[in-house]
Amino acid sequence: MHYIHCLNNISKYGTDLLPESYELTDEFDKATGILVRSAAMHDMEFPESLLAIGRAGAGVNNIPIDRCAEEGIVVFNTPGANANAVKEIVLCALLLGSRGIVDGIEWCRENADDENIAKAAEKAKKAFAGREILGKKLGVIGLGAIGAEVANAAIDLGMDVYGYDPYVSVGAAWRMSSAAHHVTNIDDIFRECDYITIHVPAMESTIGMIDSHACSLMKDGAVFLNFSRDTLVDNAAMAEALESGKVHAYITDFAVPEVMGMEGAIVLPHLGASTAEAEDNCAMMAVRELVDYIDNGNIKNSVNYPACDMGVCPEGASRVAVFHDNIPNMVSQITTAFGEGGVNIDNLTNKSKGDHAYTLLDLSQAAPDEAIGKLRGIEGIRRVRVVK
Ligand SMILES: NC(=O)c1ccc[n+]([C@@H]2O[C@H](COP(=O)([O-])OP(=O)(O)OC[C@H]3O[C@@H](n4cnc5c(N)ncnc54)[C@H](O)[C@@H]3O)[C@@H](O)[C@H]2O)c1
Ligand SMILES: O=C(O)[C@H](O)COP(=O)(O)O
Repeated sequence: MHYIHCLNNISKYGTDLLPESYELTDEFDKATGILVRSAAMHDMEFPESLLAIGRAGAGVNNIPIDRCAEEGIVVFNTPGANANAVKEIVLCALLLGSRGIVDGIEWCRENADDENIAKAAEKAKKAFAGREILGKKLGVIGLGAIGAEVANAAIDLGMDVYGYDPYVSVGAAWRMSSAAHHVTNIDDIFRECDYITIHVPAMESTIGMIDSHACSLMKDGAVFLNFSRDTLVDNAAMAEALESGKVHAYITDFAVPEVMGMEGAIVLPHLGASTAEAEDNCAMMAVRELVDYIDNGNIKNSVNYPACDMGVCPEGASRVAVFHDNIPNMVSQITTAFGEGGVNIDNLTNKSKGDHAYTLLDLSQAAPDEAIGKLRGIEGIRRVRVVK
């Protein structure tokens, strides 16, 4: 039996896909797999039983992915599964940043008891007038699953779109409309665009990238949208830019104390991926990834180990997964351990991602304990798992 522990609310559409040999458990310490959304995992110690973590969503900054790699724990996310939900809310945010919608709604609420509200509204509305997005310049920083969809939708709405992403994947580039302008210097996005939206992961190289320098380059009255992570924006710099009028509106999906009092900030409670459809999609993808890994050792959409697919392990054979450092002489030591035990290797895949590597082997017979013990003693091998 494999035990799956959910650290957050995970859609039943996902957990219903767990095969009969799986059980949901409340006990963290006996988990084979963990399903998580935004729960903070950096301070957690993981039980030895834990093989994999499935992040039902995109961002993995809540998970210690390097420590997991060192412990041979595969971390998956669900690329693109919530991209449409975020695209839709970003379109909404573009309009919230353009028209006095939030203040207008507030005015109506405040005047709800006024019997003459209809007449008063006609007088009041000029305070909430705005501008249209048609023909305006939108800068998209990060052209992955979400950024590419936002860019395409904004083009469809008549915006002039500028995209910046030095590491854009071939797949995302293919999905982008050819009407988007390719920008190679991020400062050009800050200088030229009326609206800027950021869609990059929070990591060492991106945290604080919207700083006072970036704000100083922005056009007067720019609108900045952050549906990625709060830490990408230097709050003090943004507060100053809002106060001076440099930035007209800061629309953020992250309700942290520093933005709550900011004049000109529109704050949402992390709603980007919170649609039923996105939650179902993410949960289903995360469960499928987890089950294929636990049952077959196959890896798809991992953020800390390479992709590897050897299909279902053939009848009569056995399958062994070896997690090791990406250094010379590992594959030969692994094959020698089996060869010396008189075990034939039917199939082998070796893949690497950064400092970490993964070797998956199909053997003609059950893996002998002696060979497995030998492997566990080799320097640079992090984990050996007899899958079947
Ligand atoms: N508000 C929400 O509910 C919500 C929902 C989903 C995702 N997110 C956030 O949005 C982020 C992006 O999601 P995604 O699905 O598009 O991820 P993705 O991995 O498909 O795309 C991220 C893109 O950022 C690019 N990138 C990385 N560093 C960059 C840099 N310095 N400058 C420009 N581009 C850079 C990458 O090349 C990649 O194309 C997630 O990491 C997550 O933090 C938030
Ligand atoms: O990175 C993501 O996918 C989003 O921020 C969604 O987070 P959530 O699953 O906690 O809503």
